Amino acid sequence: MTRRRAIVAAPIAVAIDAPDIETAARWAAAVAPHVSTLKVGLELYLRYGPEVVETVRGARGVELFLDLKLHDIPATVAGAARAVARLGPAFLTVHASGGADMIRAAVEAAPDTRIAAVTVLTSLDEAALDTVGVRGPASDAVRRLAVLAVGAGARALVCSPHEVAALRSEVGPEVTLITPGVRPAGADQGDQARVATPEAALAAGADLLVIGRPITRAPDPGAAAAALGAALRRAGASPS
Ligand SMILES: O=C(O)c1cc(=O)[nH]c(=O)n1[C@@H]1O[C@H](COP(=O)(O)O)[C@@H](O)[C@H]1O
Repeated sequence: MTRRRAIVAAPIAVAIDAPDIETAARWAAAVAPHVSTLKVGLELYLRYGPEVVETVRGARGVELFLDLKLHDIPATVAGAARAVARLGPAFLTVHASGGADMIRAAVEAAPDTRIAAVTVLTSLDEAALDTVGVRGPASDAVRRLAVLAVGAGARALVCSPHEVAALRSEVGPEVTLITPGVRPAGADQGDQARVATPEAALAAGADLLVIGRPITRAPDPGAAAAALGAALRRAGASPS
């Protein structure tokens, strides 16, 4: 990491959820000078595979977050995690609800990658959770899944900004807490249900904020990423 990046990179993972690889490359190049991390998810990876990882990584100096949300039997998840570990992602997501054996399988198959366990999707509110048989506050389910995941070796957790503070006291300082569901004041919430502003997520103790459309769908994604990074610095983010 160069000295300049050490000063300017904000703790933001930009979700590069682009429809095609050319758009992904453009967004990645525009935002990379301002953020610590770029996230490649299902939309791009299922279409292009490892090629898109290399394209996004062409924006040098950023960490790669591979968001494949693996969820299958332990042997299958181990094989999948091993298959993508050679791409060297800093983070790889699995669904915590796959259970402890599945999470442990991913951790053992990709020892140099932080396995990030997704607790309860930020698009789900309590009414939606109820329809899939999860009763009670979302925060209870998040806490239960977080404890399970960390016990199985996950070194990162994905939750909404609403649950960060409670999880921090539950799992301690070593686990990376990652929050999607981040919306600058006045931004369109879209399909996200459990949301907060970047400043609030940071103040609650998040380590890394996942932000997609508020940056990528802005008229100038580079300027939007720079503005959010500056806002976080004013709010007290330590440079990454
Ligand atoms: O694992 C994730 O990154 C994730 C987990 C979650 O609970 N909610 C969630 O929105 N995400 C991802 O975070 C990104 C959010 O994008 P925006 O809603 O556009 O900011 C998307 O790429 C989602 O796939």
